[in-house]
Amino acid sequence: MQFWKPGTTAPGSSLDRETEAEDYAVPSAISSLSIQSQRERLPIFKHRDKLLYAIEKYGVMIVVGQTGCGKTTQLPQYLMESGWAENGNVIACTQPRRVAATSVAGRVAAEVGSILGDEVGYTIRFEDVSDKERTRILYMTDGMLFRETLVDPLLSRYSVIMIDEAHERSVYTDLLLGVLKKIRRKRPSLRLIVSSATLDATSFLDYFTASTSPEEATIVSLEGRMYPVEVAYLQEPAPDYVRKAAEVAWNINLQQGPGDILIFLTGREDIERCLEEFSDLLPTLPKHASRLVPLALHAGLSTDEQLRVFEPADRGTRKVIISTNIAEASVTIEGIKFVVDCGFVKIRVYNPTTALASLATVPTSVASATQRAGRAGRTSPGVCYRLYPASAFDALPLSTPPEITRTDMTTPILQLKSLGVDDLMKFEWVSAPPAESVLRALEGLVAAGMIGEDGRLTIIGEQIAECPVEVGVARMLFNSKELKCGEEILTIAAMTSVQDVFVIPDGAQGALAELERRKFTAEEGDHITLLNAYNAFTRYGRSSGWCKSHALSFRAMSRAVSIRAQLKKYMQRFNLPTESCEGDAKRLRQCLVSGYWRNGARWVGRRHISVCKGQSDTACAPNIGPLHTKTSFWLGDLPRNGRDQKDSDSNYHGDRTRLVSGPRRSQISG
Ligand SMILES: Nc1ncnc2c1ncn2[C@@H]1O[C@H](COP(=O)(O)OP(=O)(O)OP(=O)(O)O)[C@@H](O)[C@H]1O
Repeated sequence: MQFWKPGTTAPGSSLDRETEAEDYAVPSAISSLSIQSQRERLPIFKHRDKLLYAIEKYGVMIVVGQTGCGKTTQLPQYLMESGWAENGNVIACTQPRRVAATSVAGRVAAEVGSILGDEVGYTIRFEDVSDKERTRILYMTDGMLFRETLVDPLLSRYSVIMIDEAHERSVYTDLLLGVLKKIRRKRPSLRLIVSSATLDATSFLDYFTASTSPEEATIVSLEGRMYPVEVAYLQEPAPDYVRKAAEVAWNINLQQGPGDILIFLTGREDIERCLEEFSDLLPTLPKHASRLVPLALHAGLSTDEQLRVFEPADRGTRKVIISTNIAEASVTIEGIKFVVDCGFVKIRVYNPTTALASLATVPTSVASATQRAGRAGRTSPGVCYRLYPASAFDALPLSTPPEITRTDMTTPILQLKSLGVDDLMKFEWVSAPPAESVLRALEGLVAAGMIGEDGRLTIIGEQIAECPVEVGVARMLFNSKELKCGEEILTIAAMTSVQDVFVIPDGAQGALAELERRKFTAEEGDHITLLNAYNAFTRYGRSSGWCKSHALSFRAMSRAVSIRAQLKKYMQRFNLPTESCEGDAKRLRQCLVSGYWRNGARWVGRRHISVCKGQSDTACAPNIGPLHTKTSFWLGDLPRNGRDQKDSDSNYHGDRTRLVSGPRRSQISG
C-alpha cells in the first residue's frame, strides 16, 4: 500500500467540487466579530427575504443548502424576528440526535441573547430545558415532537415546524413527516420546513404535493458555503482504519498548522481502540509539538459529557475528538479544521422473525461523507481526509436506507395507533416499512394485550403508548401493579434507560473494577444486578467518591435517579403503586418476563442461546454478565428503541436478564 502522508495532496485528491465555483467568505478570525456580524456573514443571510416569502406563501418549504450555510441556527431566528412566534406561538426545530438539539440550542440562545431555557430552549428525552410560557424557539429531538402529537394531535402551540436533516430519514423523522402532512390538512396555518440534502429534495416535494395541490410545497436552494473544505483520499484502502485514523491525526499534529481534529469512526469500540492508539503514541510526542488531547464523543455519554467536546482547547494543545456519526450533522465544534473520515458507519438492522436487532458496519453514503467533511469548514477553511480511495467514494450509495425499513416497528405502531391511525395501509408513509416488520409488531402487540381483536388499542395499550420508554419496559411498569413490585421495576426501568453504568477500564485496574462489579452481581441476571447497584448507591448517600471506589459511573447513576423520578410521575398518573416486592425475586422475574415477552431464548451451551421466536441460534453479547450454565431460560432486551438513547450509535447492550431455572416459555404471555 502506498503510504499517504497527511499534509500532502494525494493523487485523486480534489477540492470539494461544489465549492470550487462558489464565492466564499474570506477566512478571518470570525469569532472576534460581534454575533450580529457573524450572522450576517453566513451564506443564508442574503436569502432571508426569499425564505420568509416562501414560508408565507407555501405550506411546506423544502430548503437545500451546503453544510454550514446557516439553516439550523438562522431560519428559526428569521421566523421569530418576522413575527411567527408572536401570540404565544412556538417555532420548533427537530434534530435526529440529542447532541445536535442541545448544542445548537445553546448557540442560538447566545445569538438571541437569552439564557438557555428561556426564549430559546431544548427538549430531549428525560431532559427539558425550556419554559412553557417563555420559550419561542424550541430545538428538540424528532422523537420528542412525535411523542407530543400523542398529547396534542394538532401540535397547536407551533406556528412553524422545521424538520432538520430530513435526508437522514430517521424513523421518527419519517413518522413525523407523515403525521405533519395529515395535520396540515386540518390546520393549514401550520407551516413546515424540511431541511434536506440536495439529492432528496425532489422526493420530499413529490411526497408533499401528492394528493394535494402543487402549490402546497416548494424547494428553496441556498447557494454559498461558509468556508471551503479540501478533500483528500488515500490511494488504497487502509487495512485497519482505526490505527490509520490515529496515525493521520498524529501526522496532522506534527505537520500542520493550528486547528482541532475530528475523527469519525463507527462506534464505541472503535473509539476506545483509537484512544488506546493515542495513549501508546503520546509518550513519543516531540517536545516542539502541540499537546494532543483525545476526547470521545458517542451516544453512550451523558449530555454534560457530550458537551465537553465543545469546550475550547487550552493554549498549546490540540483537541482530537473521536466520534461516531452523532457529530455528523447540525453540530458545529468551534476550532475544528481537520476531519478524518473512516468511511464506515454502524447501522441497525432488524430481523422481524427473531425480533432481534443487530448492528452492521457498512460503508457510509455520499450524503454522510459530505456532512462529515462539512464539519471542517464551519469557522475556517478546512481539510477532510477520507481513509479510502476516491474510486470508493464514487461507488458509495447516495444515502443510507431509511431507518423505518430496518427497525422494530412495535413502539412506532403503538404510537401511530394511539394517534388514531388505525388503518396502517392508509397512512401516507414516506417509505413504507416492510410488511413482515409491521405484521410481527402487530402480532406482538396483540399477544401483549395492547391491541384488541378489533385492531384498536386497548386501554392499557393507550396508556403504554404515553410512557417515554420502549413498550417492553412500559409493560413491565404496568404489570408491576399485579405482581406488587413497582418500586423495584421502576428502578430497573430507570437503570436500563442509561448506558455504561459500570466503569471497567482495561488492564489491571479493570480486573479490580470487575471485582467491585461482582459485589452487585445477582445470579438472577443483569437487571437484578442493576437494581442492586442502584439500591446501594442510594443507601450510601449517592456520592461520587463511593461510585468511584465501586466501579460505577456517578453520572450514569445520577441520571438514573432523575429518570426514575420522572417515570414515577407516570406511574402515579396511571395509579400504579410503587410498592416493594420485599425481596421476592420470583415476582420480580415474572414481571421482567412479562415485559420482554418477545425476547425469550433458551440456553444451548457454549455462550449460545436459541431464540424462541424464529428458533435460531445466536451468540451471547460479549459484555453479558458472568454465565451460569445451569440457566435454562434467557431474556434479552434489544438495543433500545428510543431515539434519544439511540442517537444512531446505539450499542448492543449487555444488560440481559438471565433467569436461573426461570419460567418456561408458556408463562411469557401470561
Ligand atoms: N457554536 C458555534 N460556534 C461558532 N460558530 C457557530 C456555532 N454554531 C454555528 N456556528 C456558525 O454558524 C454556521 C451555520 O451553522 P448551522 O448549523 O446553522 O448550519 P446548517 O446550514 O444548518 O449546516 P448543517 O446542515 O451542516 O447542519 C456555521 O457554519 C458556523 O460558522
